[in-house]
Amino acid sequence: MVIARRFGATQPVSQLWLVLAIAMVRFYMEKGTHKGLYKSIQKTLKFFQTFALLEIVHCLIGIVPTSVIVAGVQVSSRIFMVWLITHSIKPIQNEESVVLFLVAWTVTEITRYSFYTFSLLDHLPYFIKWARYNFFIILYPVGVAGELLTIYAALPYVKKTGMFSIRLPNKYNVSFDYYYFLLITMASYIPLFPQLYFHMLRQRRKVLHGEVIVEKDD
Ligand SMILES: CCCCCCCCCCCCC/C=C/C(=O)SCCNC(=O)CCNC(=O)[C@H](O)C(C)(C)COP(=O)(O)OP(=O)(O)OC[C@H]1O[C@@H](n2cnc3c(N)ncnc32)[C@H](O)[C@@H]1OP(=O)(O)O
Repeated sequence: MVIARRFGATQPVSQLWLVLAIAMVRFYMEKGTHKGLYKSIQKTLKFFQTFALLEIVHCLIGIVPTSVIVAGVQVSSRIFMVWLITHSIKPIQNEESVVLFLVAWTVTEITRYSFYTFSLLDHLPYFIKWARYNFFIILYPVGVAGELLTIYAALPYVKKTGMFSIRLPNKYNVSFDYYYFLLITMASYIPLFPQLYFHMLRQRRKVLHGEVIVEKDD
């Protein structure tokens, strides 16, 4: 029953990300530039990445045994990048850094969901298993670099426009500065990213080398 539910949750997602990969390759082959790429794929990307919130739900209700914290940090940072950065700040949509994280996310998700699908079918090709637990070594830093450079590129615009900020005085006596929020978010990668990366290195040792690893409770 759980396997059937997991399969239902998994099967469409690998294909969705493949659609995005094909759209990106086609765009680049036709236009020969990354400029306009984000605009051309944004609807699809927003849909897929928002859909990924279900991953947290699946962890919460126990369909998959993934750590809620690991999945939560991973998915929320991407939702944040999609909606509160790239969607909201149009002048940065053509930055090269956007392509960096788009490529890293897309390759990762095609590999990850292929891994889940073939595992559930009980016919997992070794290459997919190998790719799931090796690609991240490069793709994680590439994705994080893309995300951080994109937020960095957004800072001047956010400071100039005061977007999403609440200034005093107001009737609720509350203030919020999105510019400083972004600086804090960038700083939060320093403690959080190594935890995700080392988690994946432990998973790699467990799955590829059969090491028994005792994880702390979430
Ligand atoms: C408000 C603002 C917030 C901002 C916060 C800022 C801080 C952010 C800090 C860092 C941000 C990082 C951003 C990175 C972005 C990128 O992605 S860059 C691109 C590279 N990325 C990767 O390579 C990601 C690699 N990481 C992971 O894959 C994840 O850590 C993980 C998926 C979340 C967890 O992996 P893991 O612990 O190995 O668990 P699972 O793969 O989920 O496996 C556990 C078991 O569950 C089965 N399973 C899981 N899901 C499914 C499914 N959908 N269908 C079927 N089966 C599934 C899986 O097979 C495993 O089963 P068993 O083998 O039986 O255990």
